[in-house]
Amino acid sequence: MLTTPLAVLNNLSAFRGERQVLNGFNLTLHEGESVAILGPNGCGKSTLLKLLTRDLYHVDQPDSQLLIKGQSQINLMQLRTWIGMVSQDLQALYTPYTKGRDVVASGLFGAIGVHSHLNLTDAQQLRVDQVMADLHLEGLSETMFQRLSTGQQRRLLLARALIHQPSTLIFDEPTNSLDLQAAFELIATMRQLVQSGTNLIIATHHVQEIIPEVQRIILMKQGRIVADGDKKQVLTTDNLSALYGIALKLMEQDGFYQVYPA
Ligand SMILES: Nc1ncnc2c1ncn2[C@@H]1O[C@H](COP(=O)(O)OP(=O)(O)OP(=O)(O)O)[C@@H](O)[C@H]1O
Repeated sequence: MLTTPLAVLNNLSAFRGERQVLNGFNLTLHEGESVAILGPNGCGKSTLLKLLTRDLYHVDQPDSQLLIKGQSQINLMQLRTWIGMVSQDLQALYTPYTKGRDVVASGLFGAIGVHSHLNLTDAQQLRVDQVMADLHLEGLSETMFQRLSTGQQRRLLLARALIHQPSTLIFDEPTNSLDLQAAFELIATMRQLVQSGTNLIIATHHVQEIIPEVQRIILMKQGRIVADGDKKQVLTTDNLSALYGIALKLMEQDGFYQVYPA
């Protein structure tokens, strides 16, 4: 039985400031698959992800189309139950004085922080408690954002995204700026999420972040997809060397990848 794709992007153009990042961009993302999008700095990974979360809009042209779950007109609250986002951009928006619990609760409103006019219902309070407990974050409820490590902040952002139990979670450079312990904890959590039925879309330039559960790899360069397909076929020494314009050697062990200079 054919299911409606998670996202269909047809002939999309997108700008960041005055710069055209995507031009005639096409991509279909399916339900039930976990995907890694790799490409050098500035190739357009975050721009693509922001289109999916509606943080950014494509240029409205007669022959362009963006469908999420088959819909072109997308209710944002509905969208958050389909797609959650964890990114450094979002992390950077929080004020130093936001308490841990409010970071998580703010996801209920699609807000940055919880303001005095935003009252949580008992059910919402319970949901915040539950998602914080699931990620072992109860102890950070009252701690201000500025007092947390980058790893703790990132886990709060993950809890914020999980508040709506989205079927797909986007991670934009998930372990950037994390120390090894925080990075490996986050990778373990990402694996558990896939194993419990959440699909991941991971954008990165670090192959170490491609967890074994990822099946599909998309390689991007200068706003275009240069390779797309099954991990074994696409994630190769030759493809990565061409992507980054440097001779590399790719090694795989226990489903994880590492690169070395060739
Ligand atoms: N607000 C902005 N104004 C102008 N240009 C921007 C803006 N945001 C991003 N860009 C530029 O758009 C291009 C694509 O950026 P994008 O963040 O999508 O790339 P990326 O592949 O995610 O890069 P990175 O791996 O460095 O995060 C880059 O050249 C970037 O400098």
